[in-house]
Amino acid sequence: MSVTTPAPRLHWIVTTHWVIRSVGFPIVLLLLAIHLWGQEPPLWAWVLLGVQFLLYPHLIYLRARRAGNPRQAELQHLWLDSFLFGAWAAWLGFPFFIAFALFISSAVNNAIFRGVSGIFWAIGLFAAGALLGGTLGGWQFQPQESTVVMLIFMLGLSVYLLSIGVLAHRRTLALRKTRESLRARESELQALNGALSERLHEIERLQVELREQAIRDPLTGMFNRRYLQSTLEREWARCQREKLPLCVALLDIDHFKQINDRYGHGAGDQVLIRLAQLLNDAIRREDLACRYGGEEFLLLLPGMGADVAYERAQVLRQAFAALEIWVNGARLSLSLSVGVAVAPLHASEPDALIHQADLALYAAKAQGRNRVLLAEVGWAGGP
Ligand SMILES: Nc1nc2c(ncn2[C@@H]2O[C@H](COP(=O)(O)OP(=O)(O)OP(=O)(O)O)[C@@H](O)[C@H]2O)c(=O)[nH]1
Repeated sequence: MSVTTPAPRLHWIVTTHWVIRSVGFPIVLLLLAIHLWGQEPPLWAWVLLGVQFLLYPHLIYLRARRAGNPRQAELQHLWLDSFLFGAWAAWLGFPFFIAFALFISSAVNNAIFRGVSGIFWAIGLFAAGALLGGTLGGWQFQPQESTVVMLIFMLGLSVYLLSIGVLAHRRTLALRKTRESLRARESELQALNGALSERLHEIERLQVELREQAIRDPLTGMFNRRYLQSTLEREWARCQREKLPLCVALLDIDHFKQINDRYGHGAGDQVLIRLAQLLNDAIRREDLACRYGGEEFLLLLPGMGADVAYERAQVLRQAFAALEIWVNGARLSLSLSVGVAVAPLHASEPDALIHQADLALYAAKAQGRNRVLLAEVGWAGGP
């Protein structure tokens, strides 16, 4: 597959100069012909004049079109203009107005392109061209020209300079338009940027929300079992490092199924929510309360010894029993059982600690519920 490189964009100045030269040069030729009429110049001079003022504009236009850098090529053409105009001015014997018009038009073009340095280039090249023209054609000085030629040259020069003024004005308008549309695009981009960063914030917020949802129980808003797992490992390592006890209390609502069956699932949910509130209010900043299963909750209590944990669990049990939850005019009778285990007394690894608390909970249920039981050293799975 062949890859075609796009043709370089033709600079507007190339086309503009082509139009100006195509129109202006034949007029200059006509004026020179009037000027030379009667002086009987040699045939080769007419041929050269024809090439310069009729063919040359199109030849250099074609060259600029084909150039890798049309703008650069056009700059060289402006230099060539100055040089050739200098040569013609010298060959003609420096007729005052013609020479002046040839020089100033090429100097203006160079100035537009390159500023002050363009003017100096035009002077230098015009002088070099004049040197060549004078050397080849013989030095002569005939500044006089007919009034008609002078007037027509003045007119032509005025038209030329005025059209440059109009062109400059059009370019200014075009530039202003471009600037305005750029500004409009800029504010469009700014608005887009604003909308984009708003969306980004929204995505970030959703990400945070999703992360929260992944670690929270939707009903009670408590942390879930997944979150417990990572926290337990971390707290276990910390307590071991700092030689602190780590306590786990497993709480299970007694006969919760009956509440659901008797008063409906909504009532059961309400009980779960109230217990969650109770636990959240009771724990310290360093503790973790989470929903461990259906009606089962877990407290992770770093740095808390077995006795204190037992007392805390008793207080919670009583507080839960004292909760006033009314359904259809009847107050629910509530109680819960709690199993408590402490590391390193009851377990030598995180999972075993929960298992020991679970065994204690099971024993509390077996002994009639509504009580707190501490794990016993020597239970299966213990250290
Ligand atoms: N309302 C409600 N009920 C739930 C939820 N999750 C689990 N349960 C119910 O909790 C009940 C647990 O019943 P069981 O495991 O038999 O325990 P229990 O009735 O509390 O009996 P003991 O634990 O032995 O005292 C089941 O009926 C579950 O359907 C929940 O999110 N909302």
